[in-house]
Amino acid sequence: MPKRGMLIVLSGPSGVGKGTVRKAMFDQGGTDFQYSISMTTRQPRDGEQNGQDYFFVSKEEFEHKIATGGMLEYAKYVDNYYGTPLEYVQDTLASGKDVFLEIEVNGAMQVREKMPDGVFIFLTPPDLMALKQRLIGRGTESMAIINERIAQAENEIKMMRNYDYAVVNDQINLAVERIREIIRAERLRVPRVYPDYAQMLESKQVENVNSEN
Ligand SMILES: Nc1nc2c(ncn2[C@@H]2O[C@H](COP(=O)(O)OP(=O)(O)O)[C@@H](O)[C@H]2O)c(=O)[nH]1
Ligand SMILES: Nc1ncnc2c1ncn2[C@@H]1O[C@H](COP(=O)(O)OP(=O)(O)O)[C@@H](O)[C@H]1O
Repeated sequence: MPKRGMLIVLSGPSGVGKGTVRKAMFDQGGTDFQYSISMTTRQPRDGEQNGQDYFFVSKEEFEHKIATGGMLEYAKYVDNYYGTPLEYVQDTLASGKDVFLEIEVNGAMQVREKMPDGVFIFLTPPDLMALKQRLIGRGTESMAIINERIAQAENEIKMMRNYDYAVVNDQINLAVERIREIIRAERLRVPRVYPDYAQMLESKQVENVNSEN
């Protein structure tokens, strides 16, 4: 039986650049992991193709899929459903290949519940930590606007705690490279599912642990 693939989840606040970074990474190539195409009820935009950018379906089809347990996760975002079909993820992981999801934060937390051994990457806007100090120190914005920004930043920072890694999206290519580094490192990790590493050493199974898929 092949070693089970790894699930990689890229998420982060709305507008941080998840879609842009994911597209850049797959366009560049060298991505030896499979992108899970999401299902959505939103209308295709110009140039988008069914089965390539998304599976575009009706609200009824989407709700049927939820009701029959066909979704790993789903969320409503600006009046439309977005979700990850379960079967593709399951089959691909079982075949030993790694799977990459790019989803919004509510969906990512559902995946964390169901597949806690996934690798959860949070994409952040640059200078998130400095935002609060800067806004207060500068004192040019109205208090209402400062409060709004701080509340938003605080919520974003709180969300970050639920992830394994934070990647700053300052420049698209740098963000892509950081994500690649995380994936490379995670592939060398001692698997958490093996209870007795010492015994594996004795029985010479360790060399299989980091073997390629
Ligand atoms: N939960 C969840 N979110 C998704 C999925 N696919 C895409 N999204 C997110 O849905 C949001 C809207 O995506 P989209 O309509 O393509 O617009 P854009 O990325 O804002 O240009 C983005 O934050 C995506 O990351 C999915 O399968 N599940
Ligand atoms: N590193 C970056 N530098 C500048 N602009 C960016 C960067 N990453 C993304 N963007 C821009 O930010 C906007 C939101 O990106 P998008 O990928 O749609 O975000 P998300 O999928 O997280 O909602 C887009 O206009 C995109 O071109």
